[in-house]
Amino acid sequence: MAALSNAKRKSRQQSRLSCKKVKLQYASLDGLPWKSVSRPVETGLDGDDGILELEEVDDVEIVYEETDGGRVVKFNVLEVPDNINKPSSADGKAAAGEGSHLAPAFSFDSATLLPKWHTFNLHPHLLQVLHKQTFTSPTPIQSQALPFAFSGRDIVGVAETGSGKTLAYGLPILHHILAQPRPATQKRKLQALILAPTRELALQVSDHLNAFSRIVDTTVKEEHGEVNLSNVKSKGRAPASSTQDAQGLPLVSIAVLVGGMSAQKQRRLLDRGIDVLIATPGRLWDIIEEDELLVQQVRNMRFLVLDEADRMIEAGHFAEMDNILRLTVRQSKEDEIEPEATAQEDGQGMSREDRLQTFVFSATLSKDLQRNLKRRSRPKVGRTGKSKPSSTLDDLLLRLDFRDPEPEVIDISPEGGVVSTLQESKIECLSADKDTYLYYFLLRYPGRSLVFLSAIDGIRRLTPLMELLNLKVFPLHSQLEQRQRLKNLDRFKTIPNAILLATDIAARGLDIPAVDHVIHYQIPRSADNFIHRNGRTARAMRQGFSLLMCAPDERRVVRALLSSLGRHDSDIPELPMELTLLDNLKGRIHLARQIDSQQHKVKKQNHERNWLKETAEAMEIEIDSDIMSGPEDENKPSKYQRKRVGTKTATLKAELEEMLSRPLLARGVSARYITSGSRPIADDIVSGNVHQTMLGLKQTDAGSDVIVAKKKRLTVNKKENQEVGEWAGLGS
Ligand SMILES: Nc1ncnc2c1ncn2[C@@H]1O[C@H](COP(=O)(O)OP(=O)(O)OP(=O)(O)O)[C@@H](O)[C@H]1O
Repeated sequence: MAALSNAKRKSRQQSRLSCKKVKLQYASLDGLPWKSVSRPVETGLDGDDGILELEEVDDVEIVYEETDGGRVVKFNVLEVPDNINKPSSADGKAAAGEGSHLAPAFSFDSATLLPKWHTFNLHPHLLQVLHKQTFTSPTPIQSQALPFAFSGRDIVGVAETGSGKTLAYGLPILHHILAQPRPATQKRKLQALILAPTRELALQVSDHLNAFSRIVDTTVKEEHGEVNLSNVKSKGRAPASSTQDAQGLPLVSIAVLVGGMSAQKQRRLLDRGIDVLIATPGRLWDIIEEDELLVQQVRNMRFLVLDEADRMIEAGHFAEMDNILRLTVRQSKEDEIEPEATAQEDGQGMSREDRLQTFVFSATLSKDLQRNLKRRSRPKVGRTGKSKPSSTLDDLLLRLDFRDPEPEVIDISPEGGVVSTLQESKIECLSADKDTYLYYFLLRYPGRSLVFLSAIDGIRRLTPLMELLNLKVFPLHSQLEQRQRLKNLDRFKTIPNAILLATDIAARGLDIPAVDHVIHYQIPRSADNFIHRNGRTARAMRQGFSLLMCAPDERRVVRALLSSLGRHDSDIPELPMELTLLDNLKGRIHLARQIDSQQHKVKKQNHERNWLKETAEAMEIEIDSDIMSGPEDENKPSKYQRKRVGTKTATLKAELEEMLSRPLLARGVSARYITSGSRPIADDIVSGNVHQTMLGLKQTDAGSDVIVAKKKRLTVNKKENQEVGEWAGLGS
């Protein structure tokens, strides 16, 4: 969305117009030098107004010209003398891609402040951001990938979900860009293309890298007092002169191209010149088809990244991906790297510093595919770059034209795909009871929970139900508008104990801080999806919990899924439950369903009435008031019937409210006599360790409960075995 500057700015601008001369004239708004307006971080992608992005334009004069065809509007871009046009740092919201980022040198003493990053000789600016973000040491995938990336190698990286893969490829790219000496006036040239399978993931990668592209406040509080990072001796690898921008402009300009946002605006961003482009293949191909300049830039760029490479195929991007990858393939046979090509030079006589580097990252790439990706297994690409299209991941990835004779494969994914900080568990129940069990879990273990369903219908059914039960639920699926998707995601991120009901569009890559629980309400379609869904929790070495809800008819699929990961279904322990509470919860769910169905009826009736009214208005027909208010037709509800439905709904709602206000009592607990009964709760109340809604249960986390239950079971089994042994002994 575009907007002119605010009123205050306008009046200031007007007073300056007289000092300016016309530089260029445009007949449409599109050609104008629009600049992004940065939005406060706390509004996230959402913004109260639902606006995704804002742009403004300065120093433009609107003129009207009388022509034969009538009055036309034109826009004069004004040239402003230097001393007038300097924005104050307070409103220095210039666009990405605007030059002028030469500024004072700065440095960073990584040996002292970030010793674990020191060996990588990262650009001082990146070190500053790492320090600011308290990323004190690289994650294992970062430690392993960075040296290869810096020595110009192509990389296939496979590491568990949430292990920091974005920076494993992002830091080398940003370092390269920051280290280039660049005149302030030079338009930026595309250096890197990052392809991501979904819009959310693309936007997230952009957020992540953007945090590294802006100047940070260089005065950081240290344990031993304040340290001004600008004044410490440089230990970084790069020339420290080309990076600082006194006006807060991004040092690296990053643009995102995704569907659901204005293509026109995205084109304008590209025209301004960008360093890094993050895109979903569909939208990128739409734009690239009409933009020869972008084609050239993609052909000549320095880095290509496929993030969540395997998901691109699932997301139905095969054709577009194929087309885009063709642009990065060397065209002539002579250009093919022969195995004996030296390590320092490729077939085009390009040094490692200039040629395309390719990074393929995912949490799930089969071992076979990793092996095949090595140079020798790849088919030669012909002069036309065309070969018979296929539709498998292997085929697509095998078309990548790695310049490296043997790309480095780094696979540090855990056995069976289970992250060490993840505690898994399962509930076996009938499909019809899943709502009750889910409700139990959400009440028993409040936290940020991501519930995966396989179909949108299920989400549409569950959302109002959970809302009626006073839970903070938000849906996320492909049939929601992009703006709504981002809004819901943002609410999920910011509201404590929020619940996201999502399809697998949320399964990959999304880095939502502190997701406590992932719940597989329905079984994932593939083992990879299972790993990626689980990967939304237990990220960056935090603890996480996953719950698999398995109906009898799903057991076979679960077994097959786990066995493809080299696991057994008995590996996943059952969640211990206070079964006596379930009846009460069932009652609540039953009532909520009744209310929902009544509300649905009313909505449907209103919809029909409105439809009738609107159609009649459109046809300029008057409808008889009898038709609008009463029924001769028995299918149409009368005013009386509607009222009756309304009253019934209100009664049911009151009943539910009353039910929700009553505490849930675990077996043996008396709310009246807290010191008696088989489960006195007085001590827990005094110690403050009492569950808020389920009296008699302690406030614990799901992971600890599963571990305790597992230990108990082991002890019981041991005892039973002993008894059997003794019994056998007596018998013999
Ligand atoms: N060196 C580090 N130290 C601490 N936290 C880090 C470090 N590197 C990255 N992170 C944080 O870890 C989280 C996960 O990173 P990232 O999204 O890159 O993981 P990923 O491996 O791409 O996960 P997925 O496979 O699910 O996409 C992010 O919040 C990121 O900010």
